[in-house]
Amino acid sequence: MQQALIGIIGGSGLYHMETLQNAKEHAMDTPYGKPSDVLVTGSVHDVPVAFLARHGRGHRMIPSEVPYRANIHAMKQMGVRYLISMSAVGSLKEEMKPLDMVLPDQFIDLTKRRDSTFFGDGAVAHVSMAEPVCSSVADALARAVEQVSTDDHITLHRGGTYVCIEGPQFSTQSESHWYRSLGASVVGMTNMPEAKLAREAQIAYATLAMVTDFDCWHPHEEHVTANLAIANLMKNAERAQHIATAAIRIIGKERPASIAHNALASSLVTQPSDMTAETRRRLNTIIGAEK
Ligand SMILES: CSC[C@H]1O[C@H](OP(=O)(O)O)[C@H](O)[C@@H]1O
Ligand SMILES: Nc1ncnc2[nH]cnc12
Repeated sequence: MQQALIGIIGGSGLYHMETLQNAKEHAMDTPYGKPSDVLVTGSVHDVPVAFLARHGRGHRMIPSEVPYRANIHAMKQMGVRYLISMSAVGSLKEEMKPLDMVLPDQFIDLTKRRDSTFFGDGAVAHVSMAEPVCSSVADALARAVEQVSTDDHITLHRGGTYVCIEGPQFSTQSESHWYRSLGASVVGMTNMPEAKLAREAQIAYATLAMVTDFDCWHPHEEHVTANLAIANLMKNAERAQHIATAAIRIIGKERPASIAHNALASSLVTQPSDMTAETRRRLNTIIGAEK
């Protein structure tokens, strides 16, 4: 049974969803271990939603420790078809200022030690990541920002490239200048492999990125520290809740089609009949191999 249509992954500073009605906690397990924390299901504007704190409530996991596969698998088990990620990011562009919001449409993955696929062990798939973000979910977020912005002006930047680093250390100045030379817009530590795994699970994914700092490239601005990033994020936390709530209403009503929903149709190389029974069992939630 579908328990949630929309998933929300709350990043730094976003450990609860305040507008969730009839909230119920689920301690879940997956073939890839346990998610970062309980999934909290409930409804927002009568739309079934599942919320997960990416770093766990209390922020206990560094980005490399976040169990990305278990998190996406748990969302898939809940029936989630649309996933909104909320993330703190450093700005790599003069015009993207702290407290601004960005809807990235591309990623550069510089992570080094994370499990980034559900496949392997006798099952091969190569999903396309050419367009890693679902434009319909990003569009719903943009409209939600517009609605919330009527009382409280928010500067939103549509499109941009999010560079994902391994962390947990912030970047060196040379690295920060290098990301800028690549044309990237923002830097963070968590959206990869999350976006890749969401695509493999055929879940439409988009990120609302909240700028907290100028990383360390800017000649006149303070270099990022965790305290600076969290202080700026807390200023945006309430807005983020309102935006997520408005986006849920839009997506719940429109239920847009997404290229993500059919991502495996042209990507699965190994036929389920050529997989071992154990691999089929492990992948069942992702590919429906036992149907
Ligand atoms: C506390 S600032 C650094 C931290 O914040 C971002 O996480 P998230 O995307 O979950 O908001 C960044 O990637 C780092 O993990
Ligand atoms: N400058 C930065 N680098 C990486 N992750 C971040 N999250 C917030 N600011 C960041």
